[in-house]
Amino acid sequence: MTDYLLRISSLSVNYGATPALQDIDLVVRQGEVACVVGQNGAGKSSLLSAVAGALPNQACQGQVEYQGKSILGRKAEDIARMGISLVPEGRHVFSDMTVKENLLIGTYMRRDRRNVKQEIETVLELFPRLRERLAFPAGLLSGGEQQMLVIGRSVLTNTKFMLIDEPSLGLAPLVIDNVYQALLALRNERGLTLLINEQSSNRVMKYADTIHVLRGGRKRLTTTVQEVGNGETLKAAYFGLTKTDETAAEVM
Ligand SMILES: Nc1ncnc2c1ncn2[C@@H]1O[C@H](COP(=O)(O)OP(=O)(O)OP(=O)(O)O)[C@@H](O)[C@H]1O
Repeated sequence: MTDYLLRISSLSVNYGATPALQDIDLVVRQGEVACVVGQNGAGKSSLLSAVAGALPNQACQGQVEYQGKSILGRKAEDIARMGISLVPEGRHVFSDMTVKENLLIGTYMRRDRRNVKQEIETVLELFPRLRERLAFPAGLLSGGEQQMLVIGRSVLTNTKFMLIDEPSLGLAPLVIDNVYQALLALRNERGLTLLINEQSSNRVMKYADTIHVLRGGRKRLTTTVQEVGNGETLKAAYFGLTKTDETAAEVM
């Protein structure tokens, strides 16, 4: 019995002739905050999409196991029912619907209808800004508030494992800290496991337990916050600059 919640082995993603990910091995442990960092086009979104079942089957090769069960090739809705939720990049709110209606959408798949009211209350405690704006059209929220809304909606699906694509994108540093504090509270208080994509490796060093670096569709490094030190090895893997990164030469 392992404590791995997710195990990815030899995963490759190809969009027709375009390779996006090659031969990725990666594990995520129950209850950890794991971050995937990399520059534009490194393959971060493709990784989350493959796990969530959001890519065509023919694009993906390899294995993805969640709680010991093979999930690669399953339908996105089946994967969602297993407790995996994807918060895609770009904060997809329903602009003309109110904040409350947006939150309710997150609850539709739940079987435990009795807990919905309490669960919405939990989300509003986590994000007090949303409580103040419950009757507002979601399209009028700030970027940070919209990010809180999509995370809150995802919590309401009864997720156990949240995949979040670039939650910091376009947000001010203080707002980013608020969002991450809420994510850490979700991990600490509800035992959620988080796999988060970010472009900035500096930021994730503050919050992540484990950091995976992608570059050019390949995983270049896995490190922990204890091992990362001054971040030089991480930067080298991210940019592909030193001899210690054995595959750097392939992509430079
Ligand atoms: N639907 C698609 N069709 C063709 N190529 C794609 C598609 N989606 C992504 N790609 C390509 O796959 C590679 C990886 O893209 P991906 O979006 O996974 O990277 P990323 O690290 O998330 O980048 P970003 O930070 O810019 O979102 C890139 O070269 C991209 O152009």
